Amino acid sequence: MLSAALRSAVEEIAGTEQLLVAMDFDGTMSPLVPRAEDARALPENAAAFAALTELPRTSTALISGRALASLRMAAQPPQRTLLVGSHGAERWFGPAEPALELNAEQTKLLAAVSQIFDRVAGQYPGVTVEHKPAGVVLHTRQADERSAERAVALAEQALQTLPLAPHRGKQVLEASVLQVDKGQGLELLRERSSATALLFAGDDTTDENGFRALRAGDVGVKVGEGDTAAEFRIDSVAQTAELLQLLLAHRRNVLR
Ligand SMILES: O=P(O)(O)OC[C@H]1O[C@H](O[C@H]2O[C@H](CO)[C@@H](O)[C@H](O)[C@H]2O)[C@H](O)[C@@H](O)[C@@H]1O
Repeated sequence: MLSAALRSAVEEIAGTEQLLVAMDFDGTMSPLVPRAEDARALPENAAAFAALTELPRTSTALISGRALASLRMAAQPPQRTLLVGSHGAERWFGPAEPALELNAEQTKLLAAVSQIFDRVAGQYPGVTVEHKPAGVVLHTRQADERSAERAVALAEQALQTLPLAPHRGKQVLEASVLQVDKGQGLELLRERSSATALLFAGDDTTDENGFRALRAGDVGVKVGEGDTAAEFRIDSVAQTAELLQLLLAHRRNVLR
């Protein structure tokens, strides 16, 4: 059950002139699973999100750490949904959107990080690497606890020689060659959709930049446990459906 305060905030934001519903994917729309390629939104989350996409004066967006191609594959979003991938480094706002391009220095740095992560993953069973256009992710969800800790520590140590700031997420260590975050991604989405208010939900440490970028009248919802700058919280990915369905019902009422 959503808290009374969140229900009331959802009712209020549903009345805004131009609404943006921006959702994180993994851990928010989709349960976390061992292999990133197997993640899918819960059907009830996807259905409520798709129904919001069809409404007038309403935009939907997915804002994810995933590469755009991987986000599209896993989320299979409605055609009109705006997409921000790689934590803000990649975006798709329409067919004219240029693809991300790295300069020579960034390309070299990406190759160096990839080499380090591949080498580390090769030493620990269950540790895998996800390569993205502007970053690399060391996944430890399928490794035992000791191997996971060692692999992350080894990779962090090796990365010290490189000019980047890796961060830990949910059983991942991630390094990007571009300094972008979900706060910047949300600002782009706000501008692009001409939103007068936005609802953003996310579960991971990188979503905190998004919560910090929210303004008066926006609604930020943290999914699950952990410190957060979000004003509201829901327990789990299953409750995301309750949140989106409530927003959908109020928005439909307002638009009648
Ligand atoms: O911003 P998000 O959409 O939440 O993306 C964050 C990372 O999500 C993916 O990793 C997470 O989900 C995987 C599948 O459930 C899980 O195996 C992993 O342990 C999680 O950390 C994705 O693979 C990363 O690239 C994203 O940065």
